Amino acid sequence: MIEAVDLSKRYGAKTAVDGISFTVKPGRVTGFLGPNGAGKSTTMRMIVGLDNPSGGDVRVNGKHYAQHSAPLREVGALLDAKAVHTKRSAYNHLRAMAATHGIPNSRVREVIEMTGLGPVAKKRVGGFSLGMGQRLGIACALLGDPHTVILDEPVNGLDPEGVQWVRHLAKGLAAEGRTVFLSSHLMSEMALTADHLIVIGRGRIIADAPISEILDGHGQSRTRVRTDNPAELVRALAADGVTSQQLEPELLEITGADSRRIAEAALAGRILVYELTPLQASLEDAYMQLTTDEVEYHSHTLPQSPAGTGAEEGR
Ligand SMILES: Nc1ncnc2c1ncn2[C@@H]1O[C@H](COP(=O)(O)OP(=O)(O)OP(=O)(O)O)[C@@H](O)[C@H]1O
Repeated sequence: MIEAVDLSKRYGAKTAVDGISFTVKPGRVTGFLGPNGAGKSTTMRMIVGLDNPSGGDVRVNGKHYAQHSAPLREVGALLDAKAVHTKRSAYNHLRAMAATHGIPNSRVREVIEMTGLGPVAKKRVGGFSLGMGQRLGIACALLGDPHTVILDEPVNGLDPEGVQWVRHLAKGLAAEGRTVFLSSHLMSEMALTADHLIVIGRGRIIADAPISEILDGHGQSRTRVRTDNPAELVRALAADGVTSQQLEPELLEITGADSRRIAEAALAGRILVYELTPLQASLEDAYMQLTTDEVEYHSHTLPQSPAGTGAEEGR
């Protein structure tokens, strides 16, 4: 269990985390989402004592991280996979960590197997790919068989098999009753992995709810409609908040009206409809809606350069 109360972090004039309170409960996967610079890594660093809060408090399993006599056995964290840049092999790195907590070599071998590091365990960590580094970071997090696991962007750099493995791992750990707290920018993956979400923007909590509630509350309902008269149906539905997109000559995607309302409009206008499929809002849609005002670093589409005027210039 992780409990944060009025937790803040300021770096000079910059408030990275602005008085947030939340609880990450055991037995479920809690996803931690937010735009770039929202304060996720800072929050995670404070949980494991790598940064001191400027205000408020955060405890893991009832104590501050530093108060645990064997922290690796309480909390396992993957925060910055790149932090492990060493001339040691993965095996020796894990053995050195294990030695600080009296963890036997059998557990080192176990986590190497679990994370698929077997074939490279004796190789120098400095030469690892991003994905192998992530796997080693996860192995370090699991070494002490901790009750609470914190993973910052664990699927970053992993191949599809690795992404699926992290998903099963996170769900498996939660099913064993552990507390699992993970961040990711991959919305589709988060939708498959997390049971509960905490969303932050500009250092403040914007949502803290079960994933199903976030999807229901923030994604607009969309419906796929096949009709032989799309123009007439769109006219019949014309109203505030209803928008439509024609995907094929007889296929529309309608946003802002549910199937019943569309069927009623079609019946009243004697318009033939031969498919009405409600589409679930994606987590990405819901997330974008939640965070539109909280994005600090906006992307901009580059202006189109006129054809043949040297789009390659300046490279
Ligand atoms: N050591 C530091 N010194 C100064 N500012 C910092 C420091 N660490 C983080 N910040 C700032 O605090 C804010 C929050 O950063 P943080 O890394 O926690 O965000 P994040 O949500 O993890 O972002 P991302 O998704 O990009 O990893 C950012 O504006 C960042 O620039």
